[in-house]
Amino acid sequence: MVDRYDVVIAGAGPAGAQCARDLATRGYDVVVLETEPEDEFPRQSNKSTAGTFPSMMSSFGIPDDVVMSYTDDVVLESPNSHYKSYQPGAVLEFAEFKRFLVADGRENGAEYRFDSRVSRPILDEDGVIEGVRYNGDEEVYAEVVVDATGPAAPIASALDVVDLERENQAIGIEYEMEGVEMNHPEYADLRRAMMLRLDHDIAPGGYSWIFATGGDTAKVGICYIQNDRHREFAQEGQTVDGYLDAWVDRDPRFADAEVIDGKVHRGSAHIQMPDEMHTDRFLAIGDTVPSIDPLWGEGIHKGMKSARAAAATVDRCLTDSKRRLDAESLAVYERLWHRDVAPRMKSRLMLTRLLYLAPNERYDRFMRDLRKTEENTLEKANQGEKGAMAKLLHLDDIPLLAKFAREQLGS
Ligand SMILES: Cc1cc2nc3c(=O)[nH]c(=O)nc-3n(C[C@H](O)[C@H](O)[C@H](O)COP(=O)(O)OP(=O)(O)OC[C@H]3O[C@@H](n4cnc5c(N)ncnc54)[C@H](O)[C@@H]3O)c2cc1C
Repeated sequence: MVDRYDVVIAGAGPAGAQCARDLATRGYDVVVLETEPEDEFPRQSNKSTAGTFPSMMSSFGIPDDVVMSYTDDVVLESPNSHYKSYQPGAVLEFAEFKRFLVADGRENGAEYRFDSRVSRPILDEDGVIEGVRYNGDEEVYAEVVVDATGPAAPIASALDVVDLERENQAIGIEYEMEGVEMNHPEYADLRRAMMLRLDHDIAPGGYSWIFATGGDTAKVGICYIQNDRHREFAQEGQTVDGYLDAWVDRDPRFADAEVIDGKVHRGSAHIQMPDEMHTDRFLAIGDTVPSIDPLWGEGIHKGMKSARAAAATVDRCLTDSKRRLDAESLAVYERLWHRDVAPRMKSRLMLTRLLYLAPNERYDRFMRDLRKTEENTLEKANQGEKGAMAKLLHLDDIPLLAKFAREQLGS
């Protein structure tokens, strides 16, 4: 008997599991294939700091039980300064969050197969996808296939839908720590904050972070892209783990802190302009399409939104009497993506590249400027609003802009 569903989803991350929730709620037969075994899930994929905002929690009905701590502020740090902005948020226990999405999807009728590593598409005689192969020679067929495997992207790559470039891969590592001095006299009060630090001595060409998880505990991490920017500021031979250890060794906030046993998370994502994200009977969602916020790495909400856009697209196509699932009919997904998931992606990427190009001294001035502008200037700039971006630039940034322009022309 042929194993057949309306939709098969590869990957039970936030995007895949949310897509399954949405489709199952609408009554579709959906199966999710996840490479990791269920009893340890998530293991390697337990990678995220999982800082998020109330809009994500309420839009997707995420319960309080998966929240480690609620925060009031977002703090930006530079080598010698900082800027605090009131922006309530939540730091999730990522593993519990993932398990909640799976359990809730199942309650609504989604089927899960763990220990199922998807390897490649099954194509019909016209070269159109009609299913996937997993664990060697096992097969499952569906009307629509969704790749939600994050940066692995085996189906999207085989179909030439996405091209995730190595030079755009951001790598991150994080410790969960206890004994952290969250209100150190020389720094901002981080007891109810998510803090991101721009400092090339700590994270060359990237950023580092401390997210409060309650009391004296925090998630402490660092991330950067291994590109020219990183190499310009990097120390010979230093690894991402080495950079994190060096920061923990010298920042006084960690003087009495220790890594909580077994609580080390690592992962990667691509910071690049998305190209295509669908073809006949196929959609790519979450980090399989580079949708992560280029500036601060917020990928969960974007992944969940792309999942919802994909589910709405499939629903629309399958509700239509002709049930057309060709690339043209599924193109509505890309329109929804550019409108709702990551609008103005190009400007936002530009801001990110410009920011990581700036030297440490410019970061200190950036904090002073932010204090002088209206509260939401950074938020608007991060949404790609050119007016807000202009407010954060100065005449003496011209050499920086020229360097940026040369890099763009050269790339
Ligand atoms: C260090 C770090 C910190 C981060 N911090 C934040 C943060 O604070 N806030 C935020 O919003 N975002 C953060 N992100 C980003 C966020 O975690 C991602 O954007 C999000 O997890 C993407 O979800 P996804 O479902 O697209 O992919 P993933 O989370 O990558 O999930 C993919 C799933 O597919 C499975 N899989 C992979 N290959 C296969 C295969 N061949 N077959 C079957 N299954 C497969 C994996 O096991 C996994 O379960 C962070 C990322 C990293 C690496």
